[in-house]
Amino acid sequence: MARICILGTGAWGTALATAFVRQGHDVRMWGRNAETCAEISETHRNHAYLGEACLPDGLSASTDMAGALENAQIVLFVAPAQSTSDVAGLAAPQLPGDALLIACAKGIDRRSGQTQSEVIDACLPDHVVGVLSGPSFAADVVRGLPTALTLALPDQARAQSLAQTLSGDAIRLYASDDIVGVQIGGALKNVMAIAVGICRGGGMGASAEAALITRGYAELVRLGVAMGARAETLMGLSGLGDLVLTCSSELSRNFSYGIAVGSGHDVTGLKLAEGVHTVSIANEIAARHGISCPVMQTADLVLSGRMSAEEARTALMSRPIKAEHPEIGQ
Ligand SMILES: NC(=O)C1=CN([C@@H]2O[C@H](COP(=O)(O)OP(=O)(O)OC[C@H]3O[C@@H](n4cnc5c(N)ncnc54)[C@H](O)[C@@H]3O)[C@@H](O)[C@H]2O)C=CC1
Ligand SMILES: O=C(CO)COP(=O)(O)O
Repeated sequence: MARICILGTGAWGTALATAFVRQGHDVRMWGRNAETCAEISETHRNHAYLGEACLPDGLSASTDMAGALENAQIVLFVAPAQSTSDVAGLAAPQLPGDALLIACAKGIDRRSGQTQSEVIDACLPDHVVGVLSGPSFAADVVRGLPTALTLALPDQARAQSLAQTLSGDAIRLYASDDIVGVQIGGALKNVMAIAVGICRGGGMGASAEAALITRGYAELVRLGVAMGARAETLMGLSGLGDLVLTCSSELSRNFSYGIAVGSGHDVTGLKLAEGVHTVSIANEIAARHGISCPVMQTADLVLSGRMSAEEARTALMSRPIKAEHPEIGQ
């Protein structure tokens, strides 16, 4: 049994906490919203984020950071990607010295251009920082449906051992030591899902969506490798796996956001779509590395109001004819 603290009481934090409690771990949650914490602890629901899903009786949440972190061996950071540095700052004074920290948010910090593990490492340099990412909807995990994710730590043997400890019926973990690769896949697939959603919203058809997913995946790999990821990691659960899930199900908030944009609907009040916050900084990083990323650039132009969805669809499907794999064909 592990003592786990989950920072964040939204859909994913609550789903992970639920899975770990069901597996017999000692789980405490911290959240900034007292009402949500009381609802989780007293009525075993988190209605705003997980609807009518029943949470385990043994699950409790609190706004008391020190209490939530007391004696924690593993601390999961599950607030939205752009708030991870704030949460790490709040946790810093209360964190047990030997706690292992795991980044679970999917996004690049837009102020610093850092990955989630780099953000946490910058605030809390004395701790080992890992990453948990892969194709997994909170709604599936909380229902006990099976999912498979990748757990990356700097040390492969330690990742293997922790993956064994934390795996259960709803969450099956595969171990990796590619910290960069596992998080780049998770961050960039959100941007691709918005682009594919824009295509779906305009009714371009399944064939065009498959083309866009494939070309988007090529971008994800090019940029990921330039940032230090291993290509084989991006072929795995946290790259290709999560891209497939997120670009194919309307349960995805990023995909749904893209559909709304692509069909001309108002996006005000839609749920968290991390790709919206990552797209510009991802393009900046790509430009710094001299990497061509037309799908991500087009998504950025649409989301920042510089191009219409209709123009974007035309632009994406009228790219110059060239070799599919330029590194092989030219
Ligand atoms: N929902 C899902 O199926 C999955 C989500 N993720 C990732 O997990 C991360 C969190 O997503 P969700 O829980 O789904 O989002 P959510 O929108 O359901 O919940 C976000 C939670 O963070 C809290 N929050 C927002 N700003 C905060 C701040 N500055 N300080 C502290 N707490 C803050 C909110 O009050 C809320 O409780 C995202 O990066 C997402 O990509 C990863 C895998 C699956
Ligand atoms: O990351 C996810 C699935 O792996 C959740 O996707 P959305 O954030 O698009 O809902």
